[in-house]
Amino acid sequence: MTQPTTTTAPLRLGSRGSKLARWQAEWVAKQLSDAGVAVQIVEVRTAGDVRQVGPIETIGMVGVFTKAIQEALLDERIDFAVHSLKDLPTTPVPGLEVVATPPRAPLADALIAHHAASLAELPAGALVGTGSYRRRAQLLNARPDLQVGDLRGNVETRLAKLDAGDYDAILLAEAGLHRLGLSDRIACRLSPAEMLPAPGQGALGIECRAADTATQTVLTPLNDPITHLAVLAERSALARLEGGCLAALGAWARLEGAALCLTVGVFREDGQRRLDAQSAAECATPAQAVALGRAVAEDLLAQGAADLLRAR
Ligand SMILES: NCc1[nH]cc(CCC(=O)O)c1CC(=O)O
Repeated sequence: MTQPTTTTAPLRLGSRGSKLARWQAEWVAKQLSDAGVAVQIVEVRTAGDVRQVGPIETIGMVGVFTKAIQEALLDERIDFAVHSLKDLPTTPVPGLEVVATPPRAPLADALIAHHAASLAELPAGALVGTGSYRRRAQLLNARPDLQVGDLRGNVETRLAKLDAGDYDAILLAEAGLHRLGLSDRIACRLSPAEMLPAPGQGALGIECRAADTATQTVLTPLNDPITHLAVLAERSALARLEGGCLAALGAWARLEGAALCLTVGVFREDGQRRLDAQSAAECATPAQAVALGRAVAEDLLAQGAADLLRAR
């Protein structure tokens, strides 16, 4: 490894203060320091961290976890940021760019419950905690008898509320539980057929200023091309459906042979209606992955998806 000849200041990596955000920032910092790049982690507070009570829509906008970080980037208080891609709105921010998506973690949702090893084992009328419209709608679609209660806060807070007996079960992303060393809390992983994950779930997005080519050069080796194509397809479908991070919409892209296969589901929040579409195409370029996402979204719009996404 050749050392830089001049002493350069460490790159400032902006992170939220939650344990999961810090884990993700530290993981990226480690990849870079292993490559000889010095990184300093700077904590940035976001609206989503300050307001942890009440339904998420009362905070009033998409991007509650990411906006303050993007402002810090634009103000040059930090040089780059690591986002959970599923929390990052699809609307491009002028002056910023997602320059790398590292290899994706498992993207399933997981059931955490004390007395059930599957969704089917939950007793009739059981109370499941989640703040996500996507999870609520799919739960009620499969099990209209369940009750769904709002549940917010970081991963540890949500587990503590389950343990306190506030809910019979909760749903969390497997990726976050793995990262926090909490995989042993998982009662069962839900298959995509049971619960389509959020677009970008399990993936990280590394963002920096579009004009900062020096930092981009350092960050782009962290990109995993397959992850990149998959999340582009998922996020392109989300963008076309104008879902934002609050939409009752799931998306799952994966490589099947040489083809990228994308499944997208749109749900009415009460779970009473559900539309699905799927398509596969050989995607060698980002533009092809974006086109695949768009095509699946167009299929859903032709089936009437706009009515479901509006009927909240
Ligand atoms: N919205 C919160 C959030 N953002 C990212 C993750 C987990 C990691 C991931 O899905 O990439 C979580 C927690 C959860 O949904 O359980």
